[in-house]
This record gives sequence, C-alpha cells and structure tokens, in this order.
Amino acid sequence: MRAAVIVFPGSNCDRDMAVALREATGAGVSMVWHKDTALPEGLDLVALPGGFSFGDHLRCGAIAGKSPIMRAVTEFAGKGGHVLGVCNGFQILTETGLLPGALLRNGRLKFLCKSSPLRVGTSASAFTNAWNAGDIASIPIAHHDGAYVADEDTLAALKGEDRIAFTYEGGAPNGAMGDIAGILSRNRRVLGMMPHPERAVDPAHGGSDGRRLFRSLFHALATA
Ligand SMILES: NC(=O)CC[C@H](N)C(=O)O
Repeated sequence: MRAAVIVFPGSNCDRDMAVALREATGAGVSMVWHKDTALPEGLDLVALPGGFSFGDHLRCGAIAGKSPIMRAVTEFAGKGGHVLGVCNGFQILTETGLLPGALLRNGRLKFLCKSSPLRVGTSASAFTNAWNAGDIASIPIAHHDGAYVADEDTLAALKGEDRIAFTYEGGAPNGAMGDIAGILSRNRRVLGMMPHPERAVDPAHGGSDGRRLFRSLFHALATA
C-alpha cells in the first residue's frame, strides 16, 4: 500500500498520520508539500492531516483548499482514488467541494480537546470495514470549527445513501447537525472526519480504537 500525506504550513498532525499509516497498515508513506503540483505515482491513498493550515486565516482550510497540490488531489479523487481528511483535512475537503457541507465554529465557541465516543454509521467503506455499523469507538477531538452543517437535501442524501460514517454518541459536543462527525463522498472513497484516529492507534495514546480505521484501509487497499 502506498500513501501520501499532504503537508501545509501549519499542519501539525502530518507526522502522526504518517506514523499511524506506516505502523498500522505497513504503507510506504510520502510526505508531499502543498506547493507541489503532482502526487507520487501509484498511490492508494492521499491523507489530508489535521492542524492549523495557514493559521486558520479566512476560514479553517480555505487557503489550503487553493494550494497547488489540491488540483492533483481533486484529480486523484475524480479518478476514484481514496482520500482521508482528518479535522483540518475535513475542513479542506469541504472547502474544495470534494465533500458537501461546511464546518462552522463550535456551538459554545470553545476549542474542544477531549476523547469523544463515536458511533460507527456504516461498515461499507474502505475506512470503516473493520467495524460493524452501530459499534462505538473512542477517538479524540481537537478543534474549534467542528460544527458540521449542510442543507436539508444534503443531509437527506447523506442519510439515504448511508454516507454518515460517524456520529457523536450522546450528542455532538460542537453543535454538528445530525451529530455528524464524519461523512463519505458519493462514491464512498473520500472520508472527512473531525475526530483524530491517528491519535488513537496505540494503548500509550490512551486508547487504540482509531487503529481500526487504518486496519480497514489495510484490508481494502493493501494489495501485496
Ligand atoms: N486539529 C485540527 O485539525 C484543528 C482544525 C482547525 N484548526 C480547528 O481548530 O477547527
């Protein structure tokens, strides 16, 4: 399996993502600078990591969404490539239109940094196949703009097409509509999620529930 992690100025979870991918899937991981215009050949996955790209200026992910590499990422996704966006990565995916909706300021206007119980909405994706729908996973959140919003038609489509990958169990701490924590694209190959699975891959992290997401990717994408 071959993966690339895109690095923006202000990314702070890029190396954690690379370590999680290497350790939990055995993937070869390339770090790709946002000013690059092409991705390495033969990739199975592109990961957009969490952080504070461009200092969250304008809106979280807005400037990163216009980075030169995002054209190549959009092309990769257009050809059916798998893309994982975590936290700031999810914000970048909505800014580029690879996923619908937007992430707004948390309901109580506070930065939230804590472990968060999630309910798995579907096992039918490369990112979630190691869970059963309805399973509970504890994965940390760390964001100030995590309130997912979308119009009613989009919310109905996400629900009707089984594209809600994760919801916050017991209610969204950030005010997200439908308690949505993560969603899939229509072809199910792009996942955006606010919680950080790469921060929960080793018991030393305080929990390893996030490892299942990487094991899912391994099952779905590792060929050798
Ligand atoms: N951990 C992150 O990726 C944070 C994303 C963004 N800077 C926010 O605070 O909402």
